[in-house]
Amino acid sequence: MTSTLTISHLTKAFGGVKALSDVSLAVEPGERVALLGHNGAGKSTLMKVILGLIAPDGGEISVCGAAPGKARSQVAYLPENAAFHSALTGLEQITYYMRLRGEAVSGAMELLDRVGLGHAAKRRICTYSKGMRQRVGLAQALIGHPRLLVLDEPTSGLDPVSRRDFYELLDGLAADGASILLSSHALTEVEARTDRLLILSGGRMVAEGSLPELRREAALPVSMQITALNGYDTDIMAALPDAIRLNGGLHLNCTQEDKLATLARISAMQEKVTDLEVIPPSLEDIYSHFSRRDGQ
Ligand SMILES: Nc1ncnc2c1ncn2[C@@H]1O[C@H](COP(=O)(O)OP(=O)(O)OP(=O)(O)O)[C@@H](O)[C@H]1O
Repeated sequence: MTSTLTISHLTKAFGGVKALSDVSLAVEPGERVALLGHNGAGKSTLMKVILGLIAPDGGEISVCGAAPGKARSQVAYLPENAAFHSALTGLEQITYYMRLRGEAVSGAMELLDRVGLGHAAKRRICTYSKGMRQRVGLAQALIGHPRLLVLDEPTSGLDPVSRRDFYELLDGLAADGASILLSSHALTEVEARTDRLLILSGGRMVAEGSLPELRREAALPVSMQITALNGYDTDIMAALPDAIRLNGGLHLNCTQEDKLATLARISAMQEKVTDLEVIPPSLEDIYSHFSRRDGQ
């Protein structure tokens, strides 16, 4: 299978600021990839290089088998704050974009229906809510069946139902073979709705993989919350010297390697325990682990 997007050893600096350092990645057809990173990590710079809007200082990049900017008809972009002509209606705006892309404008209404804007197609964009304007942006991005969609924080400002609808639309596009690269700060959402996470920190790609893969690689401690049967908490603390009293129960952090042995010790005391909760590291913990590794 030929990758839709291949980047190797990409670098880009603005004056003394290294916005991208030695970044390599590939996105396959049908893959939904999330690009995560703190403010200033280099996400927008990476997107601009992919789109051919700025030239890299070094490294190789292939977008739909061509140099960035050469395959524009196959690449769609949704900027974080897409701006539209507020005097135009949704239908007029999309018709305009379709003309610019050389597409038959007869499909404009169908496109607006697809993003849930059919009912408001003939209203001026200045009367649209933020979520509706975001949908105009998405409709614009869908013109011409792109092979690669580059979406900069596409769901910021959307309500939960609009977010769900938005990701369902992306799922359909990916099922048809489109590749999706989207940046986001909404960790829980991208965990559930994308295939792979890429974490940029200080311009470097510090982690890449599915959440279970990143969880394994980070090897962060697991928390256990033990509720002792009345009066038995001192016995349990004697058997588990690392346990501390917290929130009316007993709390214990243990390494991934010690997890099973610790559970075995707790279950050996089951007549003294009323409840046990095992809490894996959260997505935020994993993200912070990788994105701060470079001293950020
Ligand atoms: N045109 C520019 N001139 C100078 N510095 C720039 C320019 N564009 C980006 N930078 C710097 O490059 C670094 C990466 O910026 P970038 O916008 O790519 O980050 P980001 O991850 O998209 O951040 P955010 O989440 O805030 O959008 C930052 O330090 C930024 O200040």
